Amino acid sequence: MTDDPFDPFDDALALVNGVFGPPRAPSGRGDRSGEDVWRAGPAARQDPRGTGDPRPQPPPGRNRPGRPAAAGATAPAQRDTGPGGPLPAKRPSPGGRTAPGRTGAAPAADHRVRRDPDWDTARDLAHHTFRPLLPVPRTLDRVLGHTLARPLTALTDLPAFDTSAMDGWAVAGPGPWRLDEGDRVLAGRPAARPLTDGRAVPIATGARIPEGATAVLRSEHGRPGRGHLHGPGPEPGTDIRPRGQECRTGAELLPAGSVLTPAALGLAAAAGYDELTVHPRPRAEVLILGDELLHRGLPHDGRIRDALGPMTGPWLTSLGADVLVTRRLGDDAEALFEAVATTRADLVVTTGGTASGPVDHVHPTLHRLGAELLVHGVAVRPGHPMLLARLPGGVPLIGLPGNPLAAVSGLLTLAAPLLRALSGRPAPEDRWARLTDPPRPHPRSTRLVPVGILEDGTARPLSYAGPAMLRGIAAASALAVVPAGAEDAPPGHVRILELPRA
Ligand SMILES: Nc1nc2c(c(=O)[nH]1)N[C@H]1C(S)=C(S)[C@@H](COP(=O)(O)OP(=O)(O)OC[C@H]3O[C@@H](n4cnc5c(N)ncnc54)[C@H](O)[C@@H]3O)O[C@H]1N2
Ligand code: MOO
Repeated sequence: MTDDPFDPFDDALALVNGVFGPPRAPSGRGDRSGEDVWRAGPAARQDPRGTGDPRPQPPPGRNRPGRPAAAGATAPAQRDTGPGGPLPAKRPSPGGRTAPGRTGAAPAADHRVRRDPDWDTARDLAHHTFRPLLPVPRTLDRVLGHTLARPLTALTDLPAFDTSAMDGWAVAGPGPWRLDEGDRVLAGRPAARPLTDGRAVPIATGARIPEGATAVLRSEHGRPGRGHLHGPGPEPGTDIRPRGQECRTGAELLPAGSVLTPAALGLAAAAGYDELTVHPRPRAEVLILGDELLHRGLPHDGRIRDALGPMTGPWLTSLGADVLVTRRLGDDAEALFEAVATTRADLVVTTGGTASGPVDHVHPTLHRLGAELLVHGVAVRPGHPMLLARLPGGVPLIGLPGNPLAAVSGLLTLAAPLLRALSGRPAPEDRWARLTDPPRPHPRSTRLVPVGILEDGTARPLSYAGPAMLRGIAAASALAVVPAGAEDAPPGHVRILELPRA
């Protein structure tokens, strides 16, 4: 990594759109849709209705979560909260087990913990081990940033009828035309009387073309007077948007897995939808660990400012999560245990405490909870001690290392693919760039290096990229993925991970 503070490339930073290859699936910022799915507290783990299903039953008035569905599947959808009252009170279970959630882990063929898998394997595990959150139907005003669980197919032809593209006159045949001034056709009105050859009628943009009309003459091209309209005869079809020009009923407009952007909401409305079936944005809880952390003012007496609290939530938001809360727990093992055991999030993210120091409580807490450790360290620098676990009940937990750039590495290595999985989105496509100045590869680990993207599309490694630093990444537009390898084979073209923007 270029830790050299005199690195001449440090300030030469430019971003060019499109340097990362073909455009990505659209991304959107999320709304806060609130608590939409009932989650049981651990105390509700019995089978009060005698259904034989050990999963908790919802209180009266709430619909019960179904089983997790495979990506794109059309499992029975959950309803949003009805008038069912507040969520069950949050309390730790005697056994410290987390409640089953609206997410679930796919039946893993291999339950062994992966110790230090290579970087691609770790990302793959994060994407493939967990299933999407259950699809829910939601009205259009509540789905921004959520993911389509089913393809968006047109419920109507678009346009639904032949439409005037301009203000002017609908004309039938060549001019001049007899003008029926009284019969003007406005948008949103029922069909006008049919036009016979040689006649014209005033028409507005968006209005239905009368039967018999052959073209629209724009208002600036026609001269009306004495009951007649004069002007150049437009080619047949001019300024008419024919029915079905954009799509026919049943055409697929967006595939399942698309993130609902503002434009997608508009398209869905135009295509006739009142509500959509979506994988909701996963709800995340962030737990910041470390007694040394200050939350205001200057560092003093060996204490430092918490850099991960302000960063992790927004980063998760930009990766597609709804962050319920960021909690600062110090190095209190009991507080960590209780927070994890009682979480109501779909994903728990901790920062710090992943290593084996005297107050590194993440691993012991997972052990005490009976969590399944899926990834224990990743062969990546920085970020090596990151971890991924499945809590009892199926909720995933990501442990980010405390060194700030190492935490960023964990966000992009584990949280990004995992959030895509929970949202029913495919793994991200690879993007590539050429490095101006290839950093030395690590012999056994992938290196993630903050880079600026120059105008010609090349990527330039930035300074101040040590594991404990944020200066480089804050100025970067991407992280370059430098594969492990021998020093005599410096990477030229490398994969690039785009960083979220504000
Ligand atoms: N004996 C070993 N020690 C360490 C190893 C190792 O392999 N063997 N790995 C090192 C690496 S690599 C990393 S990364 C860190 C990870 O440690 P933890 O996840 O346990 O994190 P902490 O010990 O709590 O903190 C590490 C470092 O980061 C600072 N920190 C923590 N949280 C924040 C925050 N919210 N904002 C700013 N800075 C934070 C903390 O003060 C420490 O300086 O372990 C190495 N050790
Ligand atoms: O891998 Mo640690 O994450 O370098 O500081």
